[in-house]
This record gives sequence, structure tokens and C-alpha cells, in this order.
Amino acid sequence: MLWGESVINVVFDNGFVSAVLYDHVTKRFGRIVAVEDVYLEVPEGRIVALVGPNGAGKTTMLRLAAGILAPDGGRVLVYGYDAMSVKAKRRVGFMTPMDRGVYWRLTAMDNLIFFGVLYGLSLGEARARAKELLEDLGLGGRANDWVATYSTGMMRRLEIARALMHDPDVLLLDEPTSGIDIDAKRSILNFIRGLRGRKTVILASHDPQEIELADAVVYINRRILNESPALKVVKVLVKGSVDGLSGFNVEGVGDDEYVIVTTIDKFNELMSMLAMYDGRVRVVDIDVEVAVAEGNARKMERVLRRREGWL
Ligand SMILES: Nc1ncnc2c1ncn2[C@@H]1O[C@H](COP(=O)(O)OP(=O)(O)OP(=O)(O)O)[C@@H](O)[C@H]1O
Repeated sequence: MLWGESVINVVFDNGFVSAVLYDHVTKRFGRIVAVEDVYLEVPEGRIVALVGPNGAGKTTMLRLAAGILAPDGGRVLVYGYDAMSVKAKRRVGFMTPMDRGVYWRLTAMDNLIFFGVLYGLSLGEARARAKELLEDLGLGGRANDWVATYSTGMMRRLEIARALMHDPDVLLLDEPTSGIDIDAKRSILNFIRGLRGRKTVILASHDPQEIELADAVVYINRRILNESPALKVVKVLVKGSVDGLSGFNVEGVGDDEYVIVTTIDKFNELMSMLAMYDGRVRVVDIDVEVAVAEGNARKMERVLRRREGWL
């Protein structure tokens, strides 16, 4: 069946339109099942974080919504249009750090104008849009420098600007602040925060500060294991048998038993461990708490809480 012309807008009870709908989507790469029977509605104007261990299918989810990959089962709709269709693609911007999507021997401004014109903007429109985005992303002063002279953090901001040149409704961000310095990170996080309500953002992330931006956190490990509204504490509530947690600092008793993880590496370790328990351990809740520690450093606390009766 061809979905290109079919329009299905999912409107929630609360009036929200589903900007992106993963309707029982499966994606395989040969024998690898990257995404399996995923059903997810992303309401318009919300920021949703996809969280999960390496290889969990997060990037695949983004590429499906970008119309770069076709699902093997189910369908992906963007505002009711098949994600592979031109109508859908015009409404989506995709930023992935691995994507060398800008020309190093052009200035940032010329890059953005080039991509804007490709999307059908007039030269004047593209120039104005590029100027606005570069200013908003703190690159105004370097707009006419060659991209080859950009730092990683500047490059990342430019890639976000590129993804937004055609003013898409949906922005897909793959680990937008990984591997960049604190100032660039802060600038990108503030920019994403400013998109709330104006764009629908799906971000794949391992980073608590990115996750904290989200209105909803979706834990995925090939299948969606849990969806939870964003809260102040990352708590990964699990159901199942968790033997290997001896490497973690388990605190509390009974219903209040939990593990505090204070570094992102430890958090990832925990995620990987849970991935190995796939099928035997079900994650039933995730939540992030970001506490401001003394001095300027921000201290992250991720909590894995184990509840008696859920194990
Ligand atoms: N083009 C491809 N060809 C073959 N296998 C692929 C391809 N893309 C992804 N995979 C596989 O699909 C699975 C999901 O990969 P994906 O990149 O979506 O995970 P991820 O959650 O984004 O991981 P990470 O956190 O490491 O970025 C992995 O097993 C990966 O090896």
C-alpha cells in the first residue's frame, strides 16, 4: 500500500497533534533487528528524548523519521505523511554529528545559503534565514569564516542551523552536544530549550543535561521499554531480576532501594547492563535529576530504584 498521499493526523484527547507517529515500526539490517514493533506518538511542539544503551536503535529511529530509512514493518508518519515522502521531508530537519553535511571550504554563511536555496528559498530569503540562525546560535561573528577554521562545537551549531534552514516543524537531533566543550554545550542546550513549543524535537541522547530538556523520556532498547514524562530525577525503575547490580552503590531498603550513579560513564554502564538483561528486566520508569553542586560544576544524579515486588 502506498502511504504517500494518505493523511492521518493523530489528535490526542488533549488536543495535541501527533507530529511524528511510529506505527508499529520494525527495522532490520540483515539479521539485526534494530527497531522492533515500536509504537510512539510524538506530540507537536514537544521535546522527546530517546534514551538507551549503544546500539539500542535510537539513531535508527531518527533516520526513520527523517525518511532516510524505510521501515520493514509498520509505518512512520510525519504530520500524517509517509516519512519517505517529499511532503514529510520538507517538515523535518535532521542533525547528526557523524554527518559531514557542510562544506569545509565555504564560509558558514555560504553553506547555509547553499542549503537554503536547495530547499527552494530565494537567495534573499536564504541569506536572511542564515543570518538569523547564525546569530541565534552564537556564530554571528564567525559567519564569514571558512568552516575549516571552525571548532567542533561551532561545527555542531552550524549543523543545527543547516537542519533548520528550511524552517522544518520537526527537528531530529542525534546526541547534539556530545564531545564538545561546556560553552558550546550550554549554547546548544539553550537554543534547544528555546525551541520548546515552536518545534517538535526528537533527540537521541546519553547525556543527562540533554535528557533534562525533554518533556518526555522514552527508553528504547530495540523495543520501547518505557515512556515517562520528564521529571526532576532520573530514576530507572525496573522489573525483573537484576543480579549484576553488585558493582553499583545500592542504597535504601525495601521499596526505597536504589542505586545512585554520579558520572555519565556509570550511567552508561548501568544502561548497558540493563540491555544485557533484555527480556528479563523491564524498565518501567526513567527520570532525571540535575542537582547544582557547590561551585559552578553541575552534579548529575542518576538513580536506579529497585522496588520490592518489581524484582
Ligand atoms: N546501516 C546499518 N547497517 C547495519 N546495521 C546497522 C546499520 N545501522 C544500524 N545498525 C545496527 O542497528 C542497531 C541499532 O543501531 P543504532 O545506531 O540505531 O543504535 P543507537 O541506539 O543509535 O546506538 P548509539 O547509542 O551507539 O549511537 C545496532 O545493532 C547497529 O549495529
